[in-house]
Order: sequence, then structure tokens, then C-alpha cells
Amino acid sequence: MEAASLSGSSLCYCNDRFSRSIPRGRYIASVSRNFSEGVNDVDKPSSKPLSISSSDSSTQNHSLLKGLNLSYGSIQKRNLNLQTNSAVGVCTFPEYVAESHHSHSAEEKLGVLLLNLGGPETLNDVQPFLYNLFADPDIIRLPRLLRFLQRPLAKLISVLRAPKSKEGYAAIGGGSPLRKITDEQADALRMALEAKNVCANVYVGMRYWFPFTEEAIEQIKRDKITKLVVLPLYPQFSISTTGSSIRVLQRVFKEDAYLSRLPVSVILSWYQRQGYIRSMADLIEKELGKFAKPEEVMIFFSAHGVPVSYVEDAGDPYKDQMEECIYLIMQELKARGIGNDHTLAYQSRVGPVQWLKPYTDEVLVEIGQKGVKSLLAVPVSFVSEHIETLEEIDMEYKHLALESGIENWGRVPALGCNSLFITDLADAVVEALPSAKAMATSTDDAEETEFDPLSYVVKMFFGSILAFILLLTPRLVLAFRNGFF
Ligand SMILES: C=CC1=C(C)c2cc3[nH]c(cc4nc(cc5[nH]c(cc1n2)c(C)c5CCC(=O)O)C(CCC(=O)O)=C4C)c(C)c3C=C
Ligand SMILES: [Fe+2]
Repeated sequence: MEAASLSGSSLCYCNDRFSRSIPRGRYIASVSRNFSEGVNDVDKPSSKPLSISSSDSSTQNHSLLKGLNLSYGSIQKRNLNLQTNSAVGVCTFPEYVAESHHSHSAEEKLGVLLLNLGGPETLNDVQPFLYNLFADPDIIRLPRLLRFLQRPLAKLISVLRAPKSKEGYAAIGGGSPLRKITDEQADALRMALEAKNVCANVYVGMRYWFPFTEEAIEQIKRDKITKLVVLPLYPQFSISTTGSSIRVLQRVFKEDAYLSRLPVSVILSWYQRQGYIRSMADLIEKELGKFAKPEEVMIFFSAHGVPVSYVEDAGDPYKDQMEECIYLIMQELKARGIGNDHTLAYQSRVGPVQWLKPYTDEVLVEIGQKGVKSLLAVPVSFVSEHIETLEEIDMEYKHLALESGIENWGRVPALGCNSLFITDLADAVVEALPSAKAMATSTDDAEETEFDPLSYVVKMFFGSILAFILLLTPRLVLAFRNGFF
């Protein structure tokens, strides 16, 4: 069966077989764990190209690879070798079907790894969580020559930003709800798969906080999983989210004999799946119904931003995918007779660089001044409630909107465990199974370096001094004054 009929989408589709092998230089994937006694970095160099078998079931393949190909920028430089097979069929696999436990293939064990960002569970976690985030070279992208500054800079920025972040987390109850919600989604997905007669263990791996992706992978090994589907909980692909998490997998998998032979299928993005589009449209339709005059409400999509350089220099397909996603949701609403005005803006910018525009806060003021009276905010880049929905949108943006002349405010909840959505994710997992392939390691390790504790200490020391000096440059001082960090 071809991909298009599986996604059930009316989109054009492709079932091309892509095979990309992208040459690159050295890339250091840095993962920092924070244990009770304090920050404990693990920075292991990673240079061997790995191959990821990726399964997408509609146009996303095309646009994603186009996105990756746009420039020989970040992704290629960073060793993301992609083999994408998009012809995916709906079928159940005898080895994973519940009834087949007693069969010869009972040894087969399917795993699904959900990837997410993670969030601090207490206020004390905030600074170390921020450290882990800013130490990620996919979040602060430094030129190669300045990479030794990554961790000292992360330390400084995390310490400086922590008070502001803590205020945000304090306002939503003292911590992020992300772990609890992601665990619930994992459970719901396991049950949705079971309902399709597919037995799977579902794991949660967070990028910047517990349970770290590496812990989930350890569990996958202990459970002797024989096939793995990797499902990032980000509908749209960004270098800063899915890209970053996949790099962690590449690093861990290539270093382990069992993992490097494990058949894996990575779902890179799924914003165009019909179940997701429909469930978003359902939520919007329901919330619109709560307004006195639903047809007059502006639908305001607010997506998490990324720096412009990600899109323009590094070829991040995030913006394209976001725009296509909004188009599809609006098409679905139109098909239901809902033709409201809508707009897309980007929120949550951090630091002194240019982020994707227009900015949510600026657009809210603008449309309030233009006379829009009713507005429905739709968070669109993430599928769980988190600090940016509960604090930034519900508190800061709502306040700003009301101040700017908007009188009726509404907000669509995040999808969470919405059953149509979870069922669609289960379908995506099933569709991805046939394209699972072992990640192959290459011998291209010429530039690999070993972790050297002495050079680490030296770099940390001089890097801290340099980072401190850099932070005193007028531009950055201004950025701090303006509260960008
Ligand atoms: C699609 C979603 C996200 C993208 C893209 C993204 C990029 C990105 N984020 C930062 C900096 C921060 N993000 C923070 C929290 C945070 N980010 C996302 C999602 C995306 N980030 C989520 C869901 C969360 C919240 C997690 C939670 O605890 O609930 C934070 C910490 C919070 C704060 O201080 O504001 C920072 C900092 C950058 C720099 C970036 C792209 C380069
Ligand atoms: Fe973020």
C-alpha cells in the first residue's frame, strides 16, 4: 500500500526512495546530565556518519529532505545521514501481534521511543536544566572554532536566565508538567497500539531532563527490544528539537554493538498526518463554539520560534513545515464550513539574535490596535501543555492582548492524550515498521577525538574567562538589559 492512502491525506504524496549520504566534518554531540551533586558533563565526540532509516508517509519526506538539502549547512555539517524510505504500508506484523506470544517469533520485541524536550520538575532543577539546554550545540550554534566556549557560555547564560525562568515555572506550580504528560501519552500510545493488536513497549527519552534519552536507551537494551520506532513528539522537524534528539541517538547507537544492529525507524515529522490535522481542527472548532460570535474570532496560531539563521543558513525546514501545517489545518476547517481569519506568529525568543517573525507579542498588539475584538490562541508546535502555553500564552500574552484592545480571549488546549491524535500516532508507528533498518556505522572516523579530562578542564577554565568577556560586549549587555535572556 502506498503512503498517501495510509496518511489518508488529500495531499500530493511521494513514495520515492531517497538515500542520502551526507559527507561531513567533525561534530561534537554534547549531552550533559545533572546529578544530585551538581552538573556532571558527558561530552563524547561523535564523528562517524551513521545512517538513520526514516519513515514518513506523505509529502513531508519530500519537503524535509528538500529542507535538509537546501544548504549544505548545519544538518549536513553535523553528520545527519538520512536514508528515507517513504513507501510505508499498513499491516500488522505477526511477530508483534498479541496472540502470537506463543509462536516461534515470540522473541521479537517492538519498542517505541518517544522523544521530548524535558522540563525542570522543581525550581531547583531550573538552572541545571537550562545549562543542559544551552550546552546543546543545536541550541546555541557556535562556529566550530568557538565550540570550546559552548559549556562555559551555557553555564553563564543558564545562571543569568534562571531567575526569569524560575518565575515562569513558579507561576505554573513550581515545575514543568512535561514528564507527567509525556508518560501519559506513552501509556495511551501503548494501549492504542494494543487495540491494533500490536504489542510494544513505549519508552520516554527527554533531551534536557529526566528521564534522559540515554536512560531510555539503556532500558531498551535491558528489555532486549528487537525493533525500534523513534517518534519525536514534535509535529514539525527542527534542527533544535528533533534534529538535536536524533544526534544523541546517533552518538549512543554507534558506540554500541547491540544498538548499531537494532532495526530502527525514525519518524522525522508528522505535522501533515490527517489524524493530527483533524484533531487540531476538532479542538479549534470546539473552542470557537465557546465565543458569542464564533465567526468573528481571529484564529491566532502561535508557534515556538527558532533563530532566523537556522532556516536561512542551516536549511531548517521548520518554518516551511509550520506554514504547511497551518495551511492544512485551515483547509480542514474550511471543509467544515469554518472560514475565520487566521494568522501565524512565533513566540518564546531567547537571546540577542533575530528569530522567526512575526513575533507573537508584536502581532497581538498590532491586531488589538486594528480593532480585532475576539481571538483564539492556538499553540501549534508542541502537543503537551508546558511553560510556554501555561505561562507565556495564558498569562503574558493574554494580558498583553487584553491590554491591546482584544476583549474576548480563548486558548485551544494542547492535544495531550486526545484519542484521535494518539490513534493516529499509533498508525504512524505501524506504518513506520517496514522501513526499520539498522544504523550502519562507517569507517569515516578520521576526525574522531577521545574525551580528554585535562583538555576539558583547561578549555572550561579559559572558555569561562572568554565567555565572560564576550558577555560584557555591548550587544549582549543590551540583550540582558532588555530581558532577552
Ligand atoms: C517546537 C518546539 C520548540 C522549539 C523549536 C524550541 C527551540 C528553542 N528553545 C530555546 C530555548 C528555550 N526553550 C525552553 C523551553 C521549552 N522549549 C520548548 C519547545 C521548543 N523549543 C518547550 C516545550 C519548552 C518548555 C519545557 C517545559 O519546561 O515545560 C526554555 C526554558 C524555559 C524558558 O526559560 O523560557 C528555553 C530557554 C531555544 C534557544 C530554541 C532554538 C534555538
Ligand atoms: Fe524552547
